Amino acid sequence: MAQSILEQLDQVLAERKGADADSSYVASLYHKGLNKILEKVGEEAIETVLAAKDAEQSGDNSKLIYETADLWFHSLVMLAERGENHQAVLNELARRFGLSGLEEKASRTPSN
Ligand SMILES: N=c1c2ncn([C@@H]3O[C@H](COP(=O)(O)OP(=O)(O)OP(=O)(O)O)[C@@H](O)[C@H]3O)c2ncn1[C@@H]1O[C@H](COP(=O)(O)O)[C@@H](O)[C@H]1O
Repeated sequence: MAQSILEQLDQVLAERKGADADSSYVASLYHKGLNKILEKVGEEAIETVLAAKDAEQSGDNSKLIYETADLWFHSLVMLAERGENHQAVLNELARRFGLSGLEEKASRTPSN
């Protein structure tokens, strides 16, 4: 079966761990370290929020899709830096599937 784009990306992100920072954007992020990656995730999250507000005004979602792709991409780099991948997140979403957010919140102890 053909690999999904997320599977292909995870493979490339893992391969880039040994790559030269001058030859690859992902390798340059790994070389700068986790804090730089987190900075990019934060930046892309803000840009996504701003794009959603613009889309609400203009009715054009194209920038929102573009910025969300940047956010997902940098989140995947963050996961890869920590030795994780998209599958762990899909597993967590699958675990939650069908569990109402309101029920989950009510079931939490106060310390959670
Ligand atoms: N999907 C992406 C992807 N999305 C966004 N970006 C880069 O993420 C950066 C986004 O940063 P900004 O928008 O903030 O722009 P910037 O000002 O250039 O960034 P900074 O200098 O501030 O860090 C840009 O350089 C984009 O090119 C990506 N870079 C790589 N990929 C994928 O990762 C693979 C490996 O990339 P390399 O490691 O560069 O070969 C590629 O083949 C793609 O599949």
